[in-house]
Amino acid sequence: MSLPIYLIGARGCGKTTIGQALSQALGYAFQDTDHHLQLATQRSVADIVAAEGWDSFRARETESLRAVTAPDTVIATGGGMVLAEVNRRFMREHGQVIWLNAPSDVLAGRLERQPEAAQRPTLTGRPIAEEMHDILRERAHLYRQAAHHEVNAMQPPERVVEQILQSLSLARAS
Ligand SMILES: Nc1ncnc2c1ncn2[C@@H]1O[C@H](COP(=O)(O)OP(=O)(O)O)[C@@H](O)[C@H]1O
Ligand SMILES: O=C(O)C1=C[C@@H](OP(=O)(O)O)[C@@H](O)[C@H](O)C1
Ligand SMILES: [Mg+2]
Repeated sequence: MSLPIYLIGARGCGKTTIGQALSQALGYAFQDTDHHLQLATQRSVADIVAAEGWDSFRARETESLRAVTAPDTVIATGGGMVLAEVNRRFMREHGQVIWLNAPSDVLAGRLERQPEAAQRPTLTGRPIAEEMHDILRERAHLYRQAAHHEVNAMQPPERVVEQILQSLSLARAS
């Protein structure tokens, strides 16, 4: 049995996409804290935030993090999971934490192409490019603090997976 692997990083860095591919490469289970929350509440992130506000969503995502944590599991977190110190400490203590890092213009480009509004209600009310710039500036030190490893998320998904495996020394001879 192996420790869970947590993927952290800003919206659009690929936590959900890469998490699925990584879990397949390792033969691990896959969990996504937002999907878990969505299933448990039968509501989207946007619905929860509209009805209860961001503070309530943040409390719920902390519960979701704990609920999905299990051995041999890749866990895609929501972009704001690192905001709470208790979540940063929990992830570092319970598993291996990987930061998928990419510049804000790359992230904004991906989100403009595929906004998924129900999953990503606006955080600031500002246009996406400005919002991503501000969010990364505010959160970069938290991602860095929480992570055991940082991986360049601008590469094609299969390269990102490879690099994660290398940084965890889990790469297999092929
Ligand atoms: N390495 C990558 N290269 C190009 N596009 C990517 C990459 N990773 C994710 N994407 C795209 O970016 C968007 C956001 O990906 P997603 O996995 O939902 O990110 P997150 O869960 O971090 O918000 C999706 O449209 C996805 O197809
Ligand atoms: O950055 C954030 O604060 C958020 C990111 C989203 O997850 P993704 O990073 O998977 O898009 C989702 O948890 C919610 O909209 C809040
Ligand atoms: Mg996601």
